[in-house]
Amino acid sequence: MAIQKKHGKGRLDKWYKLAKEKGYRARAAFKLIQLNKKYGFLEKSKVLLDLCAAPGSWCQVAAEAMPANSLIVGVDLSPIKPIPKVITFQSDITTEKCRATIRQHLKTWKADTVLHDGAPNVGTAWVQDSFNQAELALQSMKLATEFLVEGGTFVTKVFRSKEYNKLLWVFNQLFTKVESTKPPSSRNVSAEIFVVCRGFKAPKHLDPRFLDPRAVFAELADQAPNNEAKVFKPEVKKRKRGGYEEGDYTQFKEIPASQFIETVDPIAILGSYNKLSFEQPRNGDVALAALDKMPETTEEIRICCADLKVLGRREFKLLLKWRLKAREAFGLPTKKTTKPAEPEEEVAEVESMDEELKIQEELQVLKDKDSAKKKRERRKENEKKQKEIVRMQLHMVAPMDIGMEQAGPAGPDSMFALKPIDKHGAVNKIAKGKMAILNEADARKDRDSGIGSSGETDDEEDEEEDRLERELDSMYDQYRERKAESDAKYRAKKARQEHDDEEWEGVSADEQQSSDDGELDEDSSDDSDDDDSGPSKPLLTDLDNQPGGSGGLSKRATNFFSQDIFKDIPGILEEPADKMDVDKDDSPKVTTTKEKQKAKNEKSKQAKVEASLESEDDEDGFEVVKQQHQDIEERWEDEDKRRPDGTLDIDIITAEAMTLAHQLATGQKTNYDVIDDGFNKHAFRDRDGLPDWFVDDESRHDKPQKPITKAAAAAIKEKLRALNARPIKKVREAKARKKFKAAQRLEKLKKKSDLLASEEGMTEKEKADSITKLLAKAAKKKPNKQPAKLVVAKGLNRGIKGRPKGVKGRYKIVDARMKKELRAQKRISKRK
Ligand SMILES: C[S@@+](CC[C@H](N)C(=O)[O-])C[C@H]1O[C@@H](n2cnc3c(N)ncnc32)[C@H](O)[C@@H]1O
Repeated sequence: MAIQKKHGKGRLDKWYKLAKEKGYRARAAFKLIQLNKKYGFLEKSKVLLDLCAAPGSWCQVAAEAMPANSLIVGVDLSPIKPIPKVITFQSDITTEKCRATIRQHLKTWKADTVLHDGAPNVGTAWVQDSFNQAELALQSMKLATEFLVEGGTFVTKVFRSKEYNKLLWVFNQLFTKVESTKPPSSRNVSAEIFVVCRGFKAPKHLDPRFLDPRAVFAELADQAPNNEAKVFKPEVKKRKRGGYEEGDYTQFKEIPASQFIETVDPIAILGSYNKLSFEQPRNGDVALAALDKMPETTEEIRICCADLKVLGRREFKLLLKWRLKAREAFGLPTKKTTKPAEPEEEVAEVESMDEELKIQEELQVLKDKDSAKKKRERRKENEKKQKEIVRMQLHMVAPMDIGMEQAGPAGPDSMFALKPIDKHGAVNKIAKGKMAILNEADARKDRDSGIGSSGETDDEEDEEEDRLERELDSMYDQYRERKAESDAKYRAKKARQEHDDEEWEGVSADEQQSSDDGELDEDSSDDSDDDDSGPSKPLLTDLDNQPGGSGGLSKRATNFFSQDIFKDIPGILEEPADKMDVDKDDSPKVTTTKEKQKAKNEKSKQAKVEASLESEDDEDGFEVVKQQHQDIEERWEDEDKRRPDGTLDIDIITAEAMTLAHQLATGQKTNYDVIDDGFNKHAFRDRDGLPDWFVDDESRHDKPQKPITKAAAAAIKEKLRALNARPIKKVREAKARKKFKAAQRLEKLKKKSDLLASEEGMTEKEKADSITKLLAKAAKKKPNKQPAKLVVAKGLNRGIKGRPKGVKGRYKIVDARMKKELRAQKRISKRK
């Protein structure tokens, strides 16, 4: 096994290297740089005191950042090599001598900033180390209180330990702003943290206890243990981080069960002991023997007594009851035996807790019941809703059927009295099954007019459901956004889907809808003048496009042809009448959804045509209808093949498409077959009003599985392989750049050689030579740069300036450690 050298806490980190590079004496320099970046105290300081400054990197940083001619004084136990613009001396900061020397150097000035990065000789026990550190920090603060100017800044290092909070408390008394921070250059493994105290209050009189480590770090008396909590809420376990209690170093505590019976504070025993023992002591215990023989001391009680730490609330109650019975038997005072006027303290205490517990339990039970009931109701509602959606999808119910069972009699005041709704223009939407797109305003209007509300609770439920649905939708949107951000494939898929959707919607649904909308809106506007007294138009007339007038024509067309000018023209109204008969005969046959949809399409197109007829005022209107009809269909087909930008969509990327293309090309299938295939059980599934997440989920499965041929699959595979074999975009770009630059160079060469060729003062040979030279120079490859040679700055090379002897080419002077470390790094990376 390879022996691994230990490098102190990963000394080779980037801060170490950066410090080397920048010429700082220690990586600690970056801690001060980062602290100053955050709080900006150095630039504002003219006098600075650095306590524990060796080797002096903080002084270096201060000298760089502070204004020119600032006074910087650094002190440390260890000697500090001279630093330009910095006064340094060697001393122990806890001594009076150090204080006097600082005073000498500062003269009458006060420091704007006092820094302390001291670390006592660490390496002893952690508790000792952290305490020494805290003590040193307090000592440095003592010096700071003496030398700091009012409003000045004190920066100190502390370890996160028990003393940390106490120190912080003291700092808070003396400074207006105290913040703890850990700069990024401080190692995570280190417990050090830096406290930046700003706005020194400079109190005139300072209580010496603030600066006395014994007073500041004095331990507070421990709080009495909360045994009641342990017994009545044993589930809530509190971790004991302080270790053993003073003078008590045993983990397991046992007490005779008789003492539990006799005590006036049973809770204390249950909370602090591990076992109630029935074992007889050497000199014998009569009470214990009696207790052992008591019938109340059941097997369960004995088991409970064996390990008190594992008991729950029920078991503790059991033990308390058992204690009361035993006390009764022993003739000791209990609640029953004592007079109510002067109750025994301990009994009353237990009883009161019991009662409280009982109440709490009852309350909890009630709460649980209530929330369980609510949950059940909510689940039922959701299930019901889910079922209705499924039934709708299976076309077992029309959207209008939902909630029919609550409708009651369909009288004028019933929930489904549609005339008032019609007035609000909502009938069209409802009839089309577009409840989900009824906007808030419509809904509010309906509510205001009392329509559609079957009582307050229904409204509330609806609102709750709407809210849940909205939340679900927004959560789903967020999920999609997140997925789109992180997953390029998903983005591509989504874009494809949207593209597909647009095409589909644009051709069928929208067209149909717009035609429907147009017609229905017009009708509703016609109706808006209708009075309740007048003959009201039946609700679903519009949707079914039933002839409103004579002759099987729509109401508008009939109205149009019934004008006076058409009076004398025979056959106009009679002819459509026949047609209507045909329609009427046909309509009952329309039974399946597919056929219904077809019929609907036909009707909407017919409606459009009729509208155009009206404007054209043509006698041979029905011929024109046919023409238009065909036009629409042709356009429909054309649009289907095109992308939104107008380009033909002919890229075949799936095996299904390839199979279809092959079948079309070989005549196995015709255009009509393809159109026919489009009419499948999934094509006209109503997705309106369904939440996006549901539709998305369904869309993975609600399409017919088309067979593919082996040849088509192979062709697509080949296509993909060719696509994957192409170099990635960056490589292609780099190659293209190279090519472009070569072309540019060639162009330049051409120009130069042309110039040379047209030079008059040169002979032909000279011209030819110069051109050959030019070409040779252009063809010459640039030599690769040799890496710099590392030269260790020791021995002969120590302190030399300029090129070391015997070194050719590029070189770099490094210290021995850096070279060794680089080698070690290489070795380690090779081993990996
Ligand atoms: C982490 S180093 C300080 C690094 C310094 N800030 C720098 O940037 O170079 C901690 C220093 O605290 C010094 N120190 C510890 N106890 C001290 C004391 N009582 N008086 C003075 N210096 C002390 C140590 O000698 C050590 O050099």
